[in-house]
Amino acid sequence: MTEYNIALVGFGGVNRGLAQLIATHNDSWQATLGFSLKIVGVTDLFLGSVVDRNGLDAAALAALPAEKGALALIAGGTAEAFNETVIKQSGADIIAEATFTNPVDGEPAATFCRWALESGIHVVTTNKGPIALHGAELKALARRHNVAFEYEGAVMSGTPVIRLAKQALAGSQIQGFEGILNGTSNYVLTRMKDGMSFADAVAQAQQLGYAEADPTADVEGFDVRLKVVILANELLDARLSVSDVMCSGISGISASDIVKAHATGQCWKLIGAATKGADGMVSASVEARLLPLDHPLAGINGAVNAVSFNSALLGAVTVSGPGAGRIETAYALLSDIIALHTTPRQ
Ligand SMILES: NC(=O)C1=CN([C@@H]2O[C@H](COP(=O)(O)OP(=O)(O)OC[C@H]3O[C@@H](n4cnc5c(N)ncnc54)[C@H](O)[C@@H]3O)[C@@H](O)[C@H]2O)C=CC1
Ligand SMILES: N[C@@H](CC=O)C(=O)O
Repeated sequence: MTEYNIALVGFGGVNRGLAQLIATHNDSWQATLGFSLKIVGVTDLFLGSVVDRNGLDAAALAALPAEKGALALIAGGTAEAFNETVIKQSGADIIAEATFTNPVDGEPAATFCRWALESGIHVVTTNKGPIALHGAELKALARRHNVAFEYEGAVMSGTPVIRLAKQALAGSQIQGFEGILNGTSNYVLTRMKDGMSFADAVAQAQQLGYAEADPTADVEGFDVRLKVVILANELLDARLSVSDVMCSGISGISASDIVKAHATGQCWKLIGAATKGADGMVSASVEARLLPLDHPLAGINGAVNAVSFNSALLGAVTVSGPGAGRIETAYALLSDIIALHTTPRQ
């Protein structure tokens, strides 16, 4: 039976969700997946850090108060975030990186990933910044050190999209995709259709754990832009940078725009899309679009997301499921650990 030592870097909604899953599901994972997880370290800018090579109590961690320096309440803990020590010296086999997404340069999360990979430690992450902005470098680093770098949760949370497209749709010749790729903005548009104000809907999305630390990234399309870059580079062999993707969001859409759209049999959705042309060039965009109500993406509401892959051999293949959420995204980390557990390594 395999037991992986895992250190949690960033202990907000997602990694707390993972601690909760470990507390409640470790025994069943042993029986069904062939491994269990032992939390040997946690570090968080706001909460502090703690290391225990014998294993920390996952249930106690999941129940930790969200107060500054709270990890000092745990035996051996401190109010300071010793990120490098926790990553390199906690005895972790796996780092679950879930700090803030920085859409500008991907830091410091990219550095956290580098520290782990260079130390021969697997990385699973839900953070879009390192992948969209440093993906090629980090993947090469992982290969050099013979460890996994997995990031299923970076696009559509726990809904399988990246591995599904790369593995189950391999050979189907994906030529492009379009999708609703941000839970918060779709939640806001849905609530506004029900009569809620933009500000209240954003506040609710924050409470529910969907929104980024700065929800501007959600409503202005910057979060979708990172996801479009990730999908285009993974699936269309593009080498897109963030600056290659034209981007606008939903903040300019008023309640009356939504009502008017509905009256004419349409609805507003924030769509991220990319297409590979005959010349092999990939063009990509993020923008609010008016969709007819019978469009396959028109019925996707709340924090649910969906993406439609356009493939030469199958036509459109559409996947929908949770696009955000603490437990949903923690599940993506589990799916990454399953992937690394089942991938043979020399
Ligand atoms: N919440 C969701 O539904 C989803 C989140 N993600 C991504 O997963 C990551 C985590 O999301 P959440 O847990 O919801 O965010 P969160 O904002 O609840 O937690 C992030 C935590 O990281 C900590 N942190 C920030 N900078 C740090 C640093 N330099 N060193 C140590 N700790 C640091 C913060 O103190 C905070 O506790 C983000 O990158 C987010 O974009 C991806 C898919 C869905
Ligand atoms: N803030 C994001 C979280 C997942 O990436 C969203 O709302 O989709």
